[in-house]
Amino acid sequence: MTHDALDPAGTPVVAPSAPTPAAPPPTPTAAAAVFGDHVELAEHFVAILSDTGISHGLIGPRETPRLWDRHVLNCAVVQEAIPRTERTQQVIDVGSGAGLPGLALAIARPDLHLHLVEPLARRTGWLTGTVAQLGLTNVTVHTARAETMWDQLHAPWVTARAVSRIVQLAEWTLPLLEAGGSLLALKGSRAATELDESRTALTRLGVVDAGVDAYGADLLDEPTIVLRCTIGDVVDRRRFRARQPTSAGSARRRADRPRASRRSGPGVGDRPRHQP
Ligand SMILES: C[S@@+](CC[C@H](N)C(=O)[O-])C[C@H]1O[C@@H](n2cnc3c(N)ncnc32)[C@H](O)[C@@H]1O
Repeated sequence: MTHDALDPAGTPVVAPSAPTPAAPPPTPTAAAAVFGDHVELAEHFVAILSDTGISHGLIGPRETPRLWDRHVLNCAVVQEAIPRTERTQQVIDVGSGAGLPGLALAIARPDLHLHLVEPLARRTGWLTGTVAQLGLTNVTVHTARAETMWDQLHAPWVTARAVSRIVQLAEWTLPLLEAGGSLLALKGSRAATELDESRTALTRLGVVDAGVDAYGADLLDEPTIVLRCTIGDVVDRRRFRARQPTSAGSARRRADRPRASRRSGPGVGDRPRHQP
């Protein structure tokens, strides 16, 4: 605690202090099975999460004992959804926050390249520092909202945890997918119900196959539930663009921009394969 000043009565005023980081939790046996040769790097990540992850407010202080099972392992087991190939595959993790699932996947799978897309600069500052501390060379951090990256970033896989409900998430992220690519949304036990309620809207957005899969059932007390949305060869990006300015937030952002920098209609660099 810090005493920054005295109040009018001369009593020291106690400044609100950041939550005190706790010691990292012990490494569970499942960590070796999930991270293989990279388990020490995963331990380093958990140590950073329990230290600056908490003091910077990216993780709640009460999460420390559950950093492995509820967060890092829960995210890393989703690697099973992404088959290994001879070439480096790009993965876009939207709304990475404290690097979940993005950094957990980057540590478990050096054969992938993770793009962490997170709009809050305070969070991407922390992510950039964490990537450097871990010495990861397969991660790029982008300070941006997903829907502003449609012309810049494309990948066969998009991941997201705790960012939004599936239809909104699909509206933000499906234009980031290459033809035939999949959005992997880490969800809780209501995933199947959410999918049932959203099927029609998802089909309208270009999803040709969707399902709910469980990962890590043999390793974790609770498997990770993933709602997967796979797109076809063609996604009509004009349909997504038509939706963009309708939200109050993006309309406000457009209004805030100088007139000369506003863009109307489809942007430069649209990728033809997403057009009909
Ligand atoms: C509840 S946090 C989840 C963070 C992390 N994925 C996790 O599971 O711990 C949601 C994150 O999504 C980010 N976010 C919200 N809307 C977004 C958008 N349109 N594009 C990218 N990120 C977004 C927020 O800034 C926030 O960091």
